[in-house]
Amino acid sequence: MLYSTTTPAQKRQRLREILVPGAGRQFPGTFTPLSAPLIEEKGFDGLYVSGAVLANELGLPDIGLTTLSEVAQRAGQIARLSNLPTLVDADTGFGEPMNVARTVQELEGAGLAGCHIEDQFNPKRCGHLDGKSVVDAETATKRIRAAAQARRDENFLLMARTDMRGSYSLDETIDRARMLVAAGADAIFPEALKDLEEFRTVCRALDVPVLANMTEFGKSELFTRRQLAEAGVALIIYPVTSLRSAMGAVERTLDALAADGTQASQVDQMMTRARLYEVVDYAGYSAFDDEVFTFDVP
Ligand SMILES: C[C@](O)(C(=O)O)[C@H](CC(=O)O)C(=O)O
Ligand SMILES: [Mg+2]
Repeated sequence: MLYSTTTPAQKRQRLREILVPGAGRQFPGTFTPLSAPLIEEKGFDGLYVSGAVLANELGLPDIGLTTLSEVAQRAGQIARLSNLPTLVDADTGFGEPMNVARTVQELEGAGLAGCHIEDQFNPKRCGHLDGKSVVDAETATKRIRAAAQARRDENFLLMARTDMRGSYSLDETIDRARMLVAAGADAIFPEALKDLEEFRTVCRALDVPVLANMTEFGKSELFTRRQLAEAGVALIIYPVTSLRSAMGAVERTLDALAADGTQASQVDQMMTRARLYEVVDYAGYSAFDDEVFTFDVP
């Protein structure tokens, strides 16, 4: 009932324990708080809050338009609904190193288990698009150093994302990743690697956990959990998967409603009222106060 029974500190501890090279832990993108309990029930390892989804859900492109307050609030609403650890996309950290420091403290305060901060220029763009540019090594490492210094819970996971591979060689990408680790990053998100062999090389070259981004319609092929785990990947995100699935379903239903004058043909694809009530735990509330829910669900 209500929110999770696990504290943010316990979730951070858990994230530290499970983030082992080669573990291939799966963190589906949690596009709405309602999907958090569903992901937990399906047995996944953690939740991911995508910057692209947060922006797109507001009808905005993913180019750094969302604010720290919006991201911290939404990510916090998601994190508190689950006992699983939640990793959030903090884009470029929302400003200069001083802002990055505040970002980390706000996200800690919102109950997140960790965040990633990237080395793109602001305005940033999706890591799987062409034409990205990255800041120089000094600027990138300053962001991470500021984040590491600001952190109050040493278990809050500070992940550095590098977008170097978009325009540079794999070796240069690895060099950048090493600098970010030296600056205090606990884990590395190498964005838009070209193939499985590149994941293997990066995982071998670094002695911190590595994340793989399995976003659809991107530059990386959609590898299986097993393939990525064998390559040495610790954590896999599916950032926009549930939003894309949901919006695909919404569009199909709207088309049917417009064409047929009724949504009847789509009802068997919908989550039923009973299942929805299960996800929001009506039973738990009714056990807490049996005066409140006295009706039968059709
Ligand atoms: C991971 C990512 O940063 C996100 O915001 O979810 C995006 C995902 C996407 O646009 O598909 C990314 O830059 O890869
Ligand atoms: Mg993003």
